[in-house]
Amino acid sequence: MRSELHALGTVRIQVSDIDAWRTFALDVIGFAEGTGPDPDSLHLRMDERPHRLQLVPGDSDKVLAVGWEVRDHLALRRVRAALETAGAPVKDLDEAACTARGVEAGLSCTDPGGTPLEIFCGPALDHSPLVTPFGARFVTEGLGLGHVVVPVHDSEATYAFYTDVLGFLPRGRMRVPAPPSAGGPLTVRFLSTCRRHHTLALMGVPATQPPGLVHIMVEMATLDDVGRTLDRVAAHRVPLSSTLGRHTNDKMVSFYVRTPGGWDLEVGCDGLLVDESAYTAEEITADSYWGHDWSVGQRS
Ligand SMILES: Cc1ccc(O)c(O)c1CC[C@@H]1C(=O)CC[C@]2(C)C(=O)CC[C@@H]12
Ligand SMILES: [Fe+2]
Repeated sequence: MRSELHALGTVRIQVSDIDAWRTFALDVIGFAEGTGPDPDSLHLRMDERPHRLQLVPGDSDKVLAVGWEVRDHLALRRVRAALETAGAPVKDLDEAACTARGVEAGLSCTDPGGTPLEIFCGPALDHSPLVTPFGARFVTEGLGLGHVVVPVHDSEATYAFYTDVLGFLPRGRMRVPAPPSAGGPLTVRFLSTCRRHHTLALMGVPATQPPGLVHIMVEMATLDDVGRTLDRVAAHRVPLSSTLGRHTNDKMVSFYVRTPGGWDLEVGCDGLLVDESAYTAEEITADSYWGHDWSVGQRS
């Protein structure tokens, strides 16, 4: 079983410091430079897509679109109907917008927390060999680019939107008694669209925090890929938000690094492939088996 949405397809983000992003993404993390229709944007390639991440230069740092992929135009039509039944405003991507995104068809809408979404089908592929700067390989096949964590104020409404309307599968939760960043208790809900344990997490935050991005996770093929990336992060003195550790729910070994946009990039490997026929939603009571020291982020 999977939801109508298959995976996190693309993320488009406005960034205020595109030069810092170029160094961070290409020289430190080791994405391949990809292609796209906007010559001013930085496109990051991870697989047979022309790009998975598009960084658009602008005057502030904000998410422009979280892109979810459906199987085909028939699935897109069903998702569109579900959104309309729920009373969510939906806009079809016109031909120019589809061409710009390199997709066959798509729509845009906004989740109840204010995060802009695009749902699309039929991405055009780039069959040229993928050459990443340090030889790292990314795990995306059937699982999408990774996961995204967004802050939510009204977590019940947003959770209902993703589960009831878009058909995301709940993949458990965690209650954080006293997070390092926020003042009070918060709940993180994990959701997915495929065998990746979570492709989305909703993090309840105080209402003072504007919509934004907590982190994006990308998965590399091996622990050596992750370890070498961690070495480059240290060599470039890029601040870590959390040390290496293994999560209790998706079993991923990862670290978190501060991007030039102010949010974190989680780089991991060894993520669990959920067997949906045996899975039941659970509450984790610790974020990690070992590691993931978030106090490292407070120090720099
Ligand atoms: C707990 C967990 C499981 C799998 C993940 O991919 C993952 O990112 C997390 C951590 C989520 C969350 C976070 O990103 C911000 C800081 C948080 C709230 C913590 O302080 C512990 C859990 C952290
Ligand atoms: Fe994560």
